[in-house]
Amino acid sequence: MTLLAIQDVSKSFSSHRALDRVSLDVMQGEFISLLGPSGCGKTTLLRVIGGFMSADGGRIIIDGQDVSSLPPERRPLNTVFQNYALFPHMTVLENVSYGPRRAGASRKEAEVRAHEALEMVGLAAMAPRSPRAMSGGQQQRVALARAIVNKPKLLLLDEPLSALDLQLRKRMQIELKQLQVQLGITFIFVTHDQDEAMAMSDRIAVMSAGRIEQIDEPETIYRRPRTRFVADFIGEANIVPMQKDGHSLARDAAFDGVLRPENLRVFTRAESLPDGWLSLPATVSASTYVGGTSNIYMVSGDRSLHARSYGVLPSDIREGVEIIAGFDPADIHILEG
Ligand SMILES: Nc1ncnc2c1ncn2[C@@H]1O[C@H](COP(=O)(O)OP(=O)(O)OP(=O)(O)O)[C@@H](O)[C@H]1O
Repeated sequence: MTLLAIQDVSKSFSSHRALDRVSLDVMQGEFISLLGPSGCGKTTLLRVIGGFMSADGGRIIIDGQDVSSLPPERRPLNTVFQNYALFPHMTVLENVSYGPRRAGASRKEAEVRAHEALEMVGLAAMAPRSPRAMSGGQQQRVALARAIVNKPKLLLLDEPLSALDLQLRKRMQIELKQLQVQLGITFIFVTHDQDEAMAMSDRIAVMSAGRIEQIDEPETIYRRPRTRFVADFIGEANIVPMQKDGHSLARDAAFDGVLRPENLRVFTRAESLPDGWLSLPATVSASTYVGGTSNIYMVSGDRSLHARSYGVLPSDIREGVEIIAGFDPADIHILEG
């Protein structure tokens, strides 16, 4: 069932088009990430969904109701911002029970619900504390508890983990995903971090210049990127000139084929390739060993290639050596544009 329908939404700031006719249907219980480089319109789209900013055109429908002209507090959603925005003079419990109180719950009822929400984020024991005496990760959990306490149908999250250090961030990614599954709340999660989007999302909407370039499951985004932009933005891509059938190399770059570094293998000139594989002569320009994986960077004509493999590099693969870069055409994906 569709919970959120974004229909043809546009937004300009003077002559700059921040959102260009964006449409997107989000299912009940889905975890969708809006992913893209700085300035592509992620936050603007989130603000329009949340009602913090009005669109120039288009509609936002939540649960069948057109909410386009409703203020944020009348939309069945909540938002978690990057900077937590907790009330510093209130205790953790007061911060979390504030929402239910405002929605009309009695003090007792609000506190019971706040306790439940704190329990879910693993902070029940910290209820009497001041948020000022908490770490960044704990404060972010309080912000989450505050956002889920009223059981919104939809939660909007604007880079909620970006202020945390890498280790904590990775842990919170797992916790947040588990919480989302447990609560069954639909999440729209803004990030510019592709690993984060890949690790957490049911589907990723890759944005560029105010448009959604592709919306798909993480694996499809990685294995079958639709455009060159998506191929380059998610992971690393070798672009190989292919015939349209995807089975043979083209002389002139007829079609761009994407080949991920883990699917490109390096052979010495004396070695033979497996049956059906395609090959490009190349010269090694650099190689690195980074704890468990090795990278080989090569030049083939005017093209750079990158192969990644597990383990250490054979000693005869070093800068200046002429090799054969080989791949199975089944691993190639032809781009649309
Ligand atoms: N209030 C505003 N006034 C003028 N221009 C704005 C305003 N808000 C956003 N923009 C512009 O609209 C474009 C999209 O901005 P937006 O904040 O949505 O990008 P973003 O993808 O969230 O980027 P970031 O990852 O840096 O937050 C940018 O070019 C930005 O400069």
